[in-house]
Amino acid sequence: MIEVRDLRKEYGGFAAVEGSTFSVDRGEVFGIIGPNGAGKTTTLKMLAGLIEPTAGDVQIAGLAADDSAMRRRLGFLPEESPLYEEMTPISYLTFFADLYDVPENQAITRIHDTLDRLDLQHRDRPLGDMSKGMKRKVAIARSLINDPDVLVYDEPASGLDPLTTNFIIDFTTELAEAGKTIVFSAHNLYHVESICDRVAIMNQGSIVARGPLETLREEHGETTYHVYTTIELPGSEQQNGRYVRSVNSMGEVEATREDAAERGGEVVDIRTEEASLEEVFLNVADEPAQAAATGTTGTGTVDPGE
Ligand SMILES: Nc1ncnc2c1ncn2[C@@H]1O[C@H](COP(=O)(O)OP(=O)(O)OP(=O)(O)O)[C@@H](O)[C@H]1O
Repeated sequence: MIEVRDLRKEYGGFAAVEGSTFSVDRGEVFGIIGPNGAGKTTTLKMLAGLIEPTAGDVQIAGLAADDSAMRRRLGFLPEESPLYEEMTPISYLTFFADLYDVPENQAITRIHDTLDRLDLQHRDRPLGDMSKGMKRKVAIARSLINDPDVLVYDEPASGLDPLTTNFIIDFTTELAEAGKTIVFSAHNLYHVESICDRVAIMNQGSIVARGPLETLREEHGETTYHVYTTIELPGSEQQNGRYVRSVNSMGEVEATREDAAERGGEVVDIRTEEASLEEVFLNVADEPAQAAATGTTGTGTVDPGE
């Protein structure tokens, strides 16, 4: 659905984004994560056709991102969405429906239906009097006004209270389940982990790792093995009448089994704990320096075509 090849954006000789290549399948939720200034917003704006790449190519459903036919099939949610404070949600959304040539009767049904799904009350209250969460819901409704196939969301739930945040994350999941293709950026890695099929990790303008979460975990995260024994061992902790030693390799699991046997005990349980996306992210963030030192690209072993 989305094909991004060697995307680059320069500002006065400074590369905000360089060499970005990824693809997103129809109906997929694709997350872009990275520290402040990594190039996430710049990438999303190029996807949405709002800024022109210095080099490279973005195609969405076979159309260029800045093609007006494509814009009609895409909904963009900016990180900050200034709304016209004196307008009400209804007048604001009707205004945008008109810009997208949505027929009037269809527009009003779509607006109320979307606001119902977003659980937004007070539809005739000026936007200036609304809470941050309510304004964000209106901005999301605006991104859906043209019933787009592709949604590009920049930090959809940033700066909101936990309840509204969860609501918006769940709503985004529902949009994906309804068949929308979604690319979004987020700082909250738990959200990314809970709804994304695949992610790209950006750092200093480049994608330093990308792929399904499982693959990233295997390549950049450590599995922890919690080995439960009947007997206390060096480095173990007591837990509910048993002892647990946490290690990071099967070799250490075996060594623990031998240690326990030597002391007249045994291993009674082994539980594995996969690395969280946060651990993967922190490991990857350390890698460009190593990659530069070894001359590798830092993109791991993920196939550029995936
Ligand atoms: N219009 C611009 N002119 C000059 N530099 C820019 C412009 N827009 C972005 N940059 C720079 O490009 C880099 C990437 O910015 P971008 O906003 O894409 O990062 P980001 O990953 O979205 O960061 P954040 O998480 O803080 O939103 C930053 O160094 C930023 O200062």
